[in-house]
Amino acid sequence: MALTIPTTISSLSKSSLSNLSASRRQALIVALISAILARSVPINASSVVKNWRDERLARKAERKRRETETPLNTPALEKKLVDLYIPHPDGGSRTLLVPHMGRISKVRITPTSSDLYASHLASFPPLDPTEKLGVNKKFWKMLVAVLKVAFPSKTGKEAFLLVLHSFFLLSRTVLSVMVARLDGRIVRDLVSANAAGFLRGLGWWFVLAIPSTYTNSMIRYLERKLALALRTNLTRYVHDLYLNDNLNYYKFGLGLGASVPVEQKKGAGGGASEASAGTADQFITTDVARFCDSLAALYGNIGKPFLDMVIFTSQLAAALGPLGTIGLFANYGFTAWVLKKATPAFGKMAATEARLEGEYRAGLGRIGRDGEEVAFYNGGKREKGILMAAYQRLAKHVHTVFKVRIPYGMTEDFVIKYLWSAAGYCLMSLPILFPAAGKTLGPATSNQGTMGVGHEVAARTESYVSNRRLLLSLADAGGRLMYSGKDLAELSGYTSRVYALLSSLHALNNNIYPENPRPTSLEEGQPFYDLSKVNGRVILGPKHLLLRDVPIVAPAGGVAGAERGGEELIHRLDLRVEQGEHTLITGPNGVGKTSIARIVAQLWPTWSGLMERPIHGEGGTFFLPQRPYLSIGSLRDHPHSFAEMKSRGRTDAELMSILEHVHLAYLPSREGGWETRKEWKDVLSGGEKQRMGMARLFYHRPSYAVLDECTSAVSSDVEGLMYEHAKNLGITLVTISHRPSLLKYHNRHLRLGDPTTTSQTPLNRTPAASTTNLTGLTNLQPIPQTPSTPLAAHGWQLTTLNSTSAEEKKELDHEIEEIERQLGEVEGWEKRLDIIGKKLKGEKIDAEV
Ligand SMILES: Nc1ncnc2c1ncn2[C@@H]1O[C@H](COP(=O)(O)OP(=O)(O)OP(=O)(O)O)[C@@H](O)[C@H]1O
Repeated sequence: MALTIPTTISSLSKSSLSNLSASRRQALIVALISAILARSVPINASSVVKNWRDERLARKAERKRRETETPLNTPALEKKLVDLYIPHPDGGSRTLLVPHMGRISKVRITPTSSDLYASHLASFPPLDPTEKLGVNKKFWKMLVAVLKVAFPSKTGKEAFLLVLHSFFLLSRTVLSVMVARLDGRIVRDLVSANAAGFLRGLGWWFVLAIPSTYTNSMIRYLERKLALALRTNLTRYVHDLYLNDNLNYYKFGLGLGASVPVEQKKGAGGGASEASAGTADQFITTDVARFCDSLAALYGNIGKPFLDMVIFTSQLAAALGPLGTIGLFANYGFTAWVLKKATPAFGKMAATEARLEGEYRAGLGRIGRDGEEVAFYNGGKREKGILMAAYQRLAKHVHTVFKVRIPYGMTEDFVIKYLWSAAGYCLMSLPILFPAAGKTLGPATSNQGTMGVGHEVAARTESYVSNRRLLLSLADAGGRLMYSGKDLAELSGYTSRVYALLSSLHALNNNIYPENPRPTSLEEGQPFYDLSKVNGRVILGPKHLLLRDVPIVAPAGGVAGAERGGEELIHRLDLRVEQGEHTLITGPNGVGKTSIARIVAQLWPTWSGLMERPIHGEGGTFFLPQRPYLSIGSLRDHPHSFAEMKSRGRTDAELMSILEHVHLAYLPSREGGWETRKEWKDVLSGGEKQRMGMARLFYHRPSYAVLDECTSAVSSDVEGLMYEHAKNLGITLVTISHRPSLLKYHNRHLRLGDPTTTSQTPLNRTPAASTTNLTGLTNLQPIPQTPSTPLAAHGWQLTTLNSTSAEEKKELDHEIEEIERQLGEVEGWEKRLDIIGKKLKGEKIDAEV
């Protein structure tokens, strides 16, 4: 029969379809739908494929962009990062802009309050360097103290993470029990040839696998997240305490921090420690991180197996009967006893390893810091020797730890893997082999009389497999619990390190130092300066600078130094500087010039007497040290961060005018603009770095500036202009220098010298002594002076220079410079004279002459 194909679906439905048989009608509809689908699929599929391909290409391009552009060099980010942070109106907190995965994430930082530090002080008494390390009472005390910092609140993020972590630990234990039971059922169904039961069991097996794997991953994730949260808390706390206005970072660097307990071995070197050597980086980076990792892992390593043991034991107790349960506990007790006996002092070893790593790291840091100097002196070989020695000490220690671990590991494995398994077999066999001894063998044997032999075997197999799995899990849990003894010991080592850092910083922050007895070697009448007895008064805020009866003493750093006491450089200094009294401090090397600046800046204590000065910073006192300091950041960041600059209404035009005053106007264009970020200490020359320092001074316009040899690398013409400009800005100069040419910018002269001998500084030389040194010429001129004290008796002498002679001094100075220039040419003229003489005599003249 011929089949007429209808032209439309409606006509088909109305006419033809009704005439067709049901099977034909069905075939036709299927063919029609297939045709429609066949027509539509290619269209959709091609657009889907195209979209997919486009997305893939876009993703690839984005990935490539991220790979080539580090977060710091994308133009958009660079623009945004001009603001390193946004200050908040409260004055304390700020929002840091942190580049992260190609974006800027904002992190609000609120400074730790001083009240919190005060409330924690009692929890951090200084650590006795002879303290025995290990899991002892002291360890728990230290841990509680450190945890107060790591867990600042019971309802905070860390507590939430801990609860969540505990939930997953519990879930994993419950799932383990379920898996053990299921395991038994599957084997039972297999033994009794129950295919349906077996397949059902297998299905459940996969169902359980999903939450089990998820739980395991979550446990690992939460453990790491918890460790990071603890580390963040500790790090912020330490940063705020380390880098605060009390200059704890400087004092720690001087070696004034409390010491860490070290192994007391014969010939170990008197217990000098890293804290006393002033290296905080190992403590703050590695030790804090290890402590947090170890603590978070320990919670999982102890919490989970402990939970496992409780649950598995209770599960097994029902199956093994009372005798088996007693046996189980006897086994735990015996294992714990054996492992306690076999555990070496892991805590002490961990602390020693951290200390040795710190020493090695400090050596590497020094080379990085002083690389140029080391290279000029060709000191690489020597530094390598020092570094290798430090590394070898570390490697030898680590090797010793490895060796110690061999017998311990063997004991641990033997006890936990083999002894426990053997004990497990014995316990399981009890109710089976001696039914009279064991009251019950669980559901498998309870209805033994009513089931056939096959069923009995199947039930026993189920019981055996479940119990064996539980026992294996129990052995694993027990093993981890016992291993965690070693982890706990190691944690005690890290805890002692973190505690030492915190207690040390707390002590420095509160100026608490251990009291040292007066050394017997000190002569009668010679003052003994101990950091525990600092009696000087310091008043910050007055409009003048004053040192009254203040001894200039260099503090003795470190444990060994403290016993010697500080060194007195100047017995008692009296100096008052009012606004406009520009004072130049001179004296031989090592006499204590910079030490005066350190005491005024409060880097060193005012041991006795009175020190008064305006506050530090803008409008107050500004210090420019010998070595210029250039922070990491953009060129603009140097006087102030961009955020601070904006908030003070300062402009780039102002910065440029300041740079012109220090003859650095070329810098922004040379370095690629104000936003360029570089390691400025490597990029700028010595003189440029010092001029940058002066630029900062002009930017901040303090009322007093203590300048310590801060222009020694600047040419004297530019130096002069800068000093003049500083004075024009109304800054009173207290300058420490060896350059007599600077005298003309000052109206007072503080001369330092050895009180026992009449020292000959360039400025007090007699004319005869200075015939070959023109710098001494300054004193050849009769400058009117009013000396305050005889230099030889006091070690210092303050002279007021007659202000009316200032102009005259300048003239003389120009003359000196001119004569110095002419004298510099003398050698050349002498050579020329020699040549002319030889020529006249008809002698042969050397080519090079
Ligand atoms: N950090 C320190 N710890 C202990 N003693 C120090 C410390 N710094 C310096 N001293 C001691 O103080 C003495 C004076 O040092 P200071 O830096 O004040 O000398 P100076 O007069 O500025 O010398 P120079 O002209 O060489 O710069 C030094 O000889 C040194 O013995």
